Amino acid sequence: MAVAGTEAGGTAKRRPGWRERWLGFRSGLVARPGFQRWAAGFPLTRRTAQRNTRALFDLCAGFVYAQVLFACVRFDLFGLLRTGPLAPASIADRLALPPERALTLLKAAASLDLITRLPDGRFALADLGAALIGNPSVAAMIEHHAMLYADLADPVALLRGQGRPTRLSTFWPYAESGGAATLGADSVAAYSGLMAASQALIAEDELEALPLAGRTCLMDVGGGEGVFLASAARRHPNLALILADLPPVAERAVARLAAEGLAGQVRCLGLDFLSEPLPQGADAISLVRVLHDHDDPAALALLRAIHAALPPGGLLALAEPMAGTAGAEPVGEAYFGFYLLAMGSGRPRSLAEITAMLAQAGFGSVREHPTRRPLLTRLLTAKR
Ligand SMILES: CC(C)=CCC/C(C)=C/CC/C(C)=C/C=C/C(C)=C/C=C/C=C(C)/C=C/C=C(C)/C=C/C=C(C)/C=C/CC(C)(C)O
Ligand SMILES: C[S@@+](CC[C@H](N)C(=O)[O-])C[C@H]1O[C@@H](n2cnc3c(N)ncnc32)[C@H](O)[C@@H]1O
Repeated sequence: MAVAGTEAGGTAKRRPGWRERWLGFRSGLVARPGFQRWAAGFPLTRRTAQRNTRALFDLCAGFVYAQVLFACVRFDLFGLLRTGPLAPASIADRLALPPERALTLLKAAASLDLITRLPDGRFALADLGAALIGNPSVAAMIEHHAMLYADLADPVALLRGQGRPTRLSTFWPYAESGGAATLGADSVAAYSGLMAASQALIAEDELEALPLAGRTCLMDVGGGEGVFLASAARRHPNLALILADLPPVAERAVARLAAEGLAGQVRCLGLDFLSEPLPQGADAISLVRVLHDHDDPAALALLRAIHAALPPGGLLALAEPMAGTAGAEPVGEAYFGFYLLAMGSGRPRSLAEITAMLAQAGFGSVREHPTRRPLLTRLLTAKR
């Protein structure tokens, strides 16, 4: 996989500065079991030591916590509690589990703030479990993680490029180099359906922040089944809309948009954007969760193709999760970094990296537009 800039290389020898020496001294100290024990008892360091112990423990246990959540989703525990608190015996009955095992799940879920235990012993929804009821697409992602976690069972092998094809590279068949052009309806249905479902978390947030006043035609490149454009059609009834995606995905978009009564409002085009030019005619182009799927050469080629399709002054709107998002660093770097690694193509990029690529492709006036949940997607616009 191509990596831009100097991040992956550069081992020039130089004298360590004070910061490096301090970090070296500090890690040497923290690595000593005797120091750890002392720090856990000394009043001025006790809180930090406890916090670090917990942070490390949570990292060790992350998979277990995720599997507790997975079990809750599979059993539809949150749906069960939707109508009100239930006694453990009643929940065990409805989940067809022995009472003591149901209690293990319920106590684990309560410890993770997904549900809560009332003083009378019944269990009720807590904010996190309740939020999942309103987000069936997150539940779909949680179920989808079974594949990701299977691929991550040996992360060292994954990093070494062994164990291919991975489950995710099979799930996302366009990620295989040269694989996009030959895909049939069967191979796109699963990923396309998952993306359509998860647009519920994204479309309204992005469209609310996207300045489209004065634009006449929006083309969504890699637009999937058209969920984003369906929201755009409702928000901007006078905007002409074009969707471009691989032919079998564009066919699914035609069917979905027709079912939503939007058949006449969106023109759906089947094409391979890596080997065919994009049509002219749109003065705004959106790229939602597409760039990060592609290695640098393909990503740059796509940005150039978009630049060529836009008129002077034309707008590119780029929305995706980004590396280095303040307060959500592990989402970009760890989650999407390893997700895309398992998928076999692309990487999460920082705002600065995307800005540099946009400039390379000929775009200017790059601006970020704050969105409600930048952890999930940030929004940039640029002009030709
Ligand atoms: C009621 C009172 C008085 C007070 C309440 C207090 C309060 C404010 C509580 C908060 C309640 C609230 C509003 C909660 C809202 C929670 C929400 C909206 C949570 C949303 C969570 C979203 C999650 C966990 C999203 C997960 C998304 C994932 C895992 C996405 C994965 C995406 C993938 C794999 C994409 C792949 C595409 C590719 C291939 C990379 O291109
Ligand atoms: C991660 S999905 C995002 C879909 C949609 N924009 C969304 O956010 O839900 C990436 C999309 O790009 C499309 N795609 C990937 N490679 C493509 C190519 N070479 N030509 C056209 N579309 C492509 C996929 O079919 C898929 O619909």
